[in-house]
Amino acid sequence: MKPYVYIAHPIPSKVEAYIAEHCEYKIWNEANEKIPKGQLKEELKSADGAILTGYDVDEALLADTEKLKVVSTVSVGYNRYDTAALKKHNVYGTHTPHVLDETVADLIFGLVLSGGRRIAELHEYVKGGHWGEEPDSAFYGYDIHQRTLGIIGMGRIGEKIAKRARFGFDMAIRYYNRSRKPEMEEKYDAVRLELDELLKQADFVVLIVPLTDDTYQLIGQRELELMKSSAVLINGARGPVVDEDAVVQALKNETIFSAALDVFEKEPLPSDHPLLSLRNVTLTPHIGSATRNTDESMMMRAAENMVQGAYGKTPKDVVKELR
Ligand SMILES: NC(=O)C1=CN([C@@H]2O[C@H](COP(=O)(O)OP(=O)(O)OC[C@H]3O[C@@H](n4cnc5c(N)ncnc54)[C@H](OP(=O)(O)O)[C@@H]3O)[C@@H](O)[C@H]2O)C=CC1
Ligand SMILES: O=CC(=O)O
Repeated sequence: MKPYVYIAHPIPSKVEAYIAEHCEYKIWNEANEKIPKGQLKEELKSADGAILTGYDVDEALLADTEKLKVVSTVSVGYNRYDTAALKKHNVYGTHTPHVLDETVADLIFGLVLSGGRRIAELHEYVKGGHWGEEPDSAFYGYDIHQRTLGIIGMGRIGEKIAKRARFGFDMAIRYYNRSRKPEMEEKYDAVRLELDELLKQADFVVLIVPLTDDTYQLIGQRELELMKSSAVLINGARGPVVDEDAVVQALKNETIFSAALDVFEKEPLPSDHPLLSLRNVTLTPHIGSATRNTDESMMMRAAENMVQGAYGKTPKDVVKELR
């Protein structure tokens, strides 16, 4: 008999065909509405596996899921997993590393460019019909090439950002990471620094660490004040890795030159959020990995992990706390 799995959001037809080959299944097909948590809990009671992107997978959800062996998220970040609860219920938690690295690095580099050269701000200016109202010098930003990039989180994606910066833009690479990465030092001339020193030296500071207890509000008012007044802060990690109020204040006071943010404390960003009224910020809707090319690869990887787990095998991408 095939195992039964539940998928809590729409998936591409190719991925559905793969799941259908191996499992009995049900899909929540509402793209603009999430399944209510109570209903999701009910659905999981009979499931052997599930794909649950964007849900808190915690004790409340996992209680009474006797059959459940695996949950997959279509993301590499898994800060919404309560790994202790997963362990307690003997459920594998999986994610989608590797397949999105280059795609996320592309977007982050777009944010670097926009933050330095004010692309988003100037786009608004031109579209608003204001071109010509001020001298060109009012729009000058900062060069990207041959300047210093500080990467906080030199992991899979951090490396791809370093590659673009070093070989595409001839930048000097500084990094702050829990462990030393001799390979990155060798390949990209990267220099490991303590956080405060990196913040003082970098022209562009990119955050691409996981959200954990240790990285929660890693960048707050004190850290922003260490940065150069010409520096750009790019957050591609998770919103709570920065103190958002402190970032708003630093942008208002021009403590830093600009910020470019893909992730936020509350997503979608509330319509009255102060970031929305600031000039010197580029905002994207948590879309680092989401392209027409990569979305399907991530979905397929999540489905493969789920199918492996539902059949009682160890899935390929179990998160490291549960290996
Ligand atoms: N905006 C978006 O759409 C996307 C955002 N992301 C975010 O990016 C994150 C990173 O992804 P990925 O590169 O694949 O992850 P990796 O695990 O490969 O890299 C994370 C790096 O962060 C380091 N790190 C972890 N904790 C700390 C800490 N407390 N202090 C210093 N360094 C630390 C790790 O160090 P060590 O090697 O020593 O463990 C590791 O090198 C994801 O968790 C996710 O939150 C990812 C994809 C898309
Ligand atoms: O934010 C996206 C991810 O893959 O993590």
